[in-house]
Amino acid sequence: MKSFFKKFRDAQRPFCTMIVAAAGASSRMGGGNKLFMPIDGIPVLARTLLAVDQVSLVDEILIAAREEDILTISDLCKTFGISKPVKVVRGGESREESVYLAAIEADSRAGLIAVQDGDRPLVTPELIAEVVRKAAATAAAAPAVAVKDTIKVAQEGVVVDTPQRETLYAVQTPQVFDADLLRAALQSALQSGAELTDDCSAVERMGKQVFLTEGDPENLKITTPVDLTIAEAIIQEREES
Ligand SMILES: Nc1ccn([C@@H]2O[C@H](COP(=O)(O)OP(=O)(O)OP(=O)(O)O)[C@@H](O)[C@H]2O)c(=O)n1
Ligand SMILES: C[C@](O)(CO)[C@H](O)COP(=O)(O)O
Repeated sequence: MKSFFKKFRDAQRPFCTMIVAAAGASSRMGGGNKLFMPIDGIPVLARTLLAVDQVSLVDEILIAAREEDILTISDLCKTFGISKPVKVVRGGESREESVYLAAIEADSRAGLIAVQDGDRPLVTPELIAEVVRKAAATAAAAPAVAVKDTIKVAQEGVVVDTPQRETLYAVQTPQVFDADLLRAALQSALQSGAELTDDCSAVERMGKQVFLTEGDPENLKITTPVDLTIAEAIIQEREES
């Protein structure tokens, strides 16, 4: 197989497919699909898509959705004027499976596949572009922020370890990879039954290095109701500045 580095050196710029994972159950949010909940009048998923749409390094968008949301999401793309080619595909039972099912639908020209959580609506086009550039040079990259709290490992409510904080980062999305590497990594993870919480973990399992770029503390994931309140405050502050 051609090395990642050679493949990217040969191409002027790799074709980049952005997968937006949007097939979750919103169980921790409660009260319906969080991706359609408005923040300052604009649905969470629309905000994420509008940010992705502004990145010139991204060539197409594939949205992994629950079967029952496919039409609604297609309409949402039209309503908010998403200008890049978009396909909405059926997601899976797990995030890992949703991303894999979308990854195998990527355009055959895709040299890079980026994976963005649909529920990270405050991601900026600049942050996305930086991760895509880093992955084009390295084959695997993700944004991360150093953790501020001291993190404990615990079992049944009892602390068993305190990792050195200087080594700990909270990883965000988009996570961007060589397309063949990501598909092989996810296929292997799914076949082995490994339950992973991000795509980097699948690539790490393959013994590959993942390079971190500077994340953004504002690139938060909308998981529980309080996150909507925080996101609304950040957006209002962005609009005022
Ligand atoms: N089977 C799944 C599960 C999750 N996701 C997506 O992956 C992102 C991150 O997942 P998470 O924040 O956990 O969202 P949910 O799975 O919807 O939330 P919960 O775990 O509370 O049910 C979300 O945009 C979600 O829609 C997905 O595409 N397919
Ligand atoms: C991919 C991720 O956003 C990185 O922080 C996170 O792991 C997703 O976790 P979730 O449980 O699917 O929300």
